Amino acid sequence: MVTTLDHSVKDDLLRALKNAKQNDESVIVSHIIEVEKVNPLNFFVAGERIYFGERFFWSTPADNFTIVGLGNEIIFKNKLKTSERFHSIDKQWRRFKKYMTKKSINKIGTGPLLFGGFSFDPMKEKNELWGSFPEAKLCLPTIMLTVTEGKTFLTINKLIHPFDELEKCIEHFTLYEQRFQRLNNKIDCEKGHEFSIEELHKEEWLHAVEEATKNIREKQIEKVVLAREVLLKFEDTINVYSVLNRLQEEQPTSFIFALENGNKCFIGATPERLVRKEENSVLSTCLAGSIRRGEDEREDELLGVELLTDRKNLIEHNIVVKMIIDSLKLCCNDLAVPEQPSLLKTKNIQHLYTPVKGNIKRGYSLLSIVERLHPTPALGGFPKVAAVHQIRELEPMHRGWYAAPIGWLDYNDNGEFGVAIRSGLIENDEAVLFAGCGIVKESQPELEYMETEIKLKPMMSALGGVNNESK
Ligand SMILES: C=C(O[C@@H]1C=C(C(=O)O)C=C[C@H]1O)C(=O)O
Ligand SMILES: [Mg+2]
Repeated sequence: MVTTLDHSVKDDLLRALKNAKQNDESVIVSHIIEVEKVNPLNFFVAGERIYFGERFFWSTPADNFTIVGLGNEIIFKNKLKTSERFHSIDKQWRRFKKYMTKKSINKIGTGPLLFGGFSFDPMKEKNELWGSFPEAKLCLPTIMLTVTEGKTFLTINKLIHPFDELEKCIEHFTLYEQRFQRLNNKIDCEKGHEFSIEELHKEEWLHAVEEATKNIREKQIEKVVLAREVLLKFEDTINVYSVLNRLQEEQPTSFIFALENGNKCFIGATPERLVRKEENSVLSTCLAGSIRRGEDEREDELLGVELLTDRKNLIEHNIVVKMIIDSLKLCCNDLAVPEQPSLLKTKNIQHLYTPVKGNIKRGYSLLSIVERLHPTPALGGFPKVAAVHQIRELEPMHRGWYAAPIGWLDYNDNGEFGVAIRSGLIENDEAVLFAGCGIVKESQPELEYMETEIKLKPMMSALGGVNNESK
């Protein structure tokens, strides 16, 4: 067959095949090209026919950076119940990096990278809702779109096995290069439909908050985050594209994510970064303590000031700051942390926010930091082990991947993980949404309940359209 592919790919493939044969191990070949501007959602939609169930979408606040992946070229997953679930992914990825064919374009977020996430608590007994989600799963996409610094790139990956034929491999690259450029497919983004809401275990949740405050007063723990879930039922299959589209429009200060796992799509708009690593620089953020947005600018400002000076919220927040500093101290130098929190505002809520920066010490990887931080007291509590134990006992639901790390890492160990909150799990005509809040000594169950109502709004609105927003 005639190919328009540049020669470097053929050379790369020949080298990869030689490597694969010599070592009797498969090798990754990754080809990157700069392409014309493509709407990332178009790209996600274009993968439906072939890659339904194997797609992801990730964009950072203010649309700075977007990656969309189609197809699981390689899957790294495990059911490990210890911190090995993080290290094991590192180990598997390292083995591929050894023979990975070098890429021509050197932009962070292009070329071979893994996207995926982890469960919140591997010790929690599995339930039906989350049964198909492993404790850790990260995938190398077959094709990926990257939008970064105003430029658009296409990465095509292929796993080359020792006995693959050169021609077939070339065909893979040519085909995808042609198929996924200049997409002008129509996206059906009609408004969401009516849905019914089923509150799951409201009374048990309120009771759990009471129990938790009692345990905190008795000094068993300092803080614990308790979450609840609601079930939304629709008349038709939920249109994931329209949900993603609305999340992008309505939550510009959040990370927008979607991750398909078979028939299920885990989707959300989280304002909370767990950690970003770019070469040696590490950035983590403490986000805890919340208040609603005001009806107008003046009220909004007053509410912000109230939050910045509120004792209960400052306690909630400071526990997170202290733990993140303590965790990063061991693996980072030159930690820089502002003295006071500032505000991070999303469409529906404002939070106390403290960034923590540092430089990673030699020998530590991005996933080793993820492992160290997860769960921070913003999602788990403090002390960590006791808090997670209480969540396991008290919470009337299964978190699955909610509130757990989700994100990506590349072959140079650059990457970013957020915590998967303001999220839901969609399957056909049903969506289960999750929201939680930090319980401290001063917590009052009804007020915390109200806080979770606000945190459900981004997904409610994205699923239901404007008319359903106030429900
Ligand atoms: C747990 C959630 O949010 C967390 C809890 C917060 C709080 O209690 O103030 C604030 C931000 C998040 O760290 C959630 O949105 O589900
Ligand atoms: Mg709170």
